[in-house]
Amino acid sequence: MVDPLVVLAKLARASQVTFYWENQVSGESIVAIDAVAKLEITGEARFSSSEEFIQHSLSNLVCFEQDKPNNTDIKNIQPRFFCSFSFFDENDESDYPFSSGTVFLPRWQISVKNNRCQAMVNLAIDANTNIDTILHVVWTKIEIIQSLAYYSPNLNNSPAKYSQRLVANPEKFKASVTSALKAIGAGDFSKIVLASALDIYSRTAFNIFKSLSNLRQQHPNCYIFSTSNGKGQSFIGASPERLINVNNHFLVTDALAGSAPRGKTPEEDAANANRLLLSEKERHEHSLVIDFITQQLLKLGLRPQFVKFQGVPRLRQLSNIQHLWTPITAVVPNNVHPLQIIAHLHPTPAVAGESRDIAMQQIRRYENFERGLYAAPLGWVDTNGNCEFIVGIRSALIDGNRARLYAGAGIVAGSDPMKELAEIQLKFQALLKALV
Ligand SMILES: C=C(O[C@H]1C=CC=C(C(=O)O)[C@@H]1O)C(=O)O
Repeated sequence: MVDPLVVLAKLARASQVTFYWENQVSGESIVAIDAVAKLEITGEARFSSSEEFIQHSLSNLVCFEQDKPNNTDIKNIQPRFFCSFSFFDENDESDYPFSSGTVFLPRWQISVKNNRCQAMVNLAIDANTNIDTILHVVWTKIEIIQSLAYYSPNLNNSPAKYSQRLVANPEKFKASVTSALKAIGAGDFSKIVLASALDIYSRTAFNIFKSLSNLRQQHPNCYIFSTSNGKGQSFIGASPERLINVNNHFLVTDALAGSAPRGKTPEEDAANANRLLLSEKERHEHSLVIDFITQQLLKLGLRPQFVKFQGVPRLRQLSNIQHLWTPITAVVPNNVHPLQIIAHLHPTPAVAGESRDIAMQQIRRYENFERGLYAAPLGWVDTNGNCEFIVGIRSALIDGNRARLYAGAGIVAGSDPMKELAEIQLKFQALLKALV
């Protein structure tokens, strides 16, 4: 079976935009290489303009299928539009390497689901196109892709030599938390998510393929992702947070906030989980996210539903950290596009705060780096309006031998600056382990 990650490693060139996506729980992985249609946009209208771009592209798209399976249970995967957005409508840093909105229809889309691999090629055809030449190029490439089923990459597992520098030193981060707590006490806002950044300089260039392969092994229940801009920079990570998944009009979104470390022994782990589930402070932080998501979905005319077990949220247990988690579901009517839902949901209080506008202003004031794609929507939409978007947390921006890692923590009344700093360091360490 061809592994889309191997396809990414072997076939993508630095000058091409790419997207890699893996939902390990559903057993789906997909790689998109190069664009036949692309929109790069900035500003408040980025979600609605992206939707228009997709609708317009769809009106020009003609789909042909080869080898339709006899088994009608197996549905062919549709062409997808791959999207990344930044946290803020506009990036403050003029040299930040990604636009605040990017959508592309890939030239190549290779996916694996239910032990079945599909290759899809999108081609721009006009009156001057020589079909024979194009077909020859396509078939040659498909033969190369098929041959990759037998390719097992030789990974150098010796750890890279590196140095690191915190963009905000720990004392500054704790001072920001203390100051935010004062503002919360004064009633200016009730929650803010403050993030920090860690710069890593490696002696050799980071190997995206090796990092994704590590992330996939170390975080089996997270979404593994990577997108590159075709100019040499990539944004990669392993996110536990689904922003939305729409499958056949059925929407699922995650309220994910409130954290505790995993224990070193089963007893310690269970004690940490119990403390998390019963903590009033963590439950408050979590319920702000549920309330916000519910209100935003109601504004769109949807009827959100969620279930708590015996009145408490569920636990989302990752390899190094555990979170309070409440999946919220709704039915999506025909007239609501996934990007409209995203425009309403992003950013939730899991990554911004409450109230949203004030928290966002304060984030700009407290943080001394550009969030860019960190904590922002990243995912795909298909031609039928199915989609899957995650929130780009537990992530890093890679540029040659430099990596900037991002991690944030929710601050509410009762937060302890030391514990918030420890949470951020825990998140950095998990990511660092996969990169070097
Ligand atoms: C903002 C981040 O995590 C959010 C998601 C889950 C739990 C969180 C928390 O408990 O603070 C954060 O709200 C991050 O990891 O950078």
